[in-house]
Amino acid sequence: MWIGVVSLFPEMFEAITRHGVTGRAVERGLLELAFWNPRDYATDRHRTVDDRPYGGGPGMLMKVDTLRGALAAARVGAESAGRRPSVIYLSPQGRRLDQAGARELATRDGLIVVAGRYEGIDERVVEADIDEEWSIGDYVLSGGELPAMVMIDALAREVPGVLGHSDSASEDSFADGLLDCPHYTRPEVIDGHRVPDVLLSGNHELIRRWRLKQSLGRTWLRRPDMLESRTLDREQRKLLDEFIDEHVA
Ligand SMILES: NC(=O)c1ccc(N[C@@H]2CC[C@@H](O)C2)nc1
Repeated sequence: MWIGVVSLFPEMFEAITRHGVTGRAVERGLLELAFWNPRDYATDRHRTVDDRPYGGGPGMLMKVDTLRGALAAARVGAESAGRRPSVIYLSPQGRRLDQAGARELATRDGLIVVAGRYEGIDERVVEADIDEEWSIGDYVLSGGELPAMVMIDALAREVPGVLGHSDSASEDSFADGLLDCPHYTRPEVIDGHRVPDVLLSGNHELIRRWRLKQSLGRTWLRRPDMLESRTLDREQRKLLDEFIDEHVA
């Protein structure tokens, strides 16, 4: 997956290019990140990248010519990489990112992700150059870099081959659309609290059913809204009913 990033702080992205699952994906060429910094397209002595808002008011906006210079260069980069990318801008005004959205983004023919700073970017640039606005949640951040990294991490995990077997435990089929089940590792007892016996039984079918039941039950308790938008198969319905009976008992 090829991703071009337009950002004033490209070095921030080392958080995902140099570490963990995403770092390994970059090393293995499953994820390719390229950066364009608007400051490199400044023509004035002070290399200005911000500009004052029409209508006054506090704060600045991204300077249009430097932002568009970087964006144009990123488009050339995408073309050189043989991609026809969607251009994405991160803002609280965007479509809310969820697992389905991450899965959808991972199927695109590359992305160009624009991370804004200051109070944002000129609306005419949004209309002319941005294909989709996305949000990682209903809160305001100082820049689009962290949301961009959250989005890239989430979609990278949906790229085939990125999650090895050791990473993919939580990606089992029933994890889609449900909250994750509880997890346990050594020691067997912590402060008198034991690991559930089923997990020590070695009976993989019982373990699968226990985990599915826990995922269904947790989703029912903590995020009932997630259950409203899905139909349960016979086994899932039975397990959830068992969980509810045990919970209210
Ligand atoms: N919730 C989010 O995804 C989000 C995205 C961006 C953001 N802040 C940037 C800084 C200036 C403008 O580009 C927007 N805050 C929150």
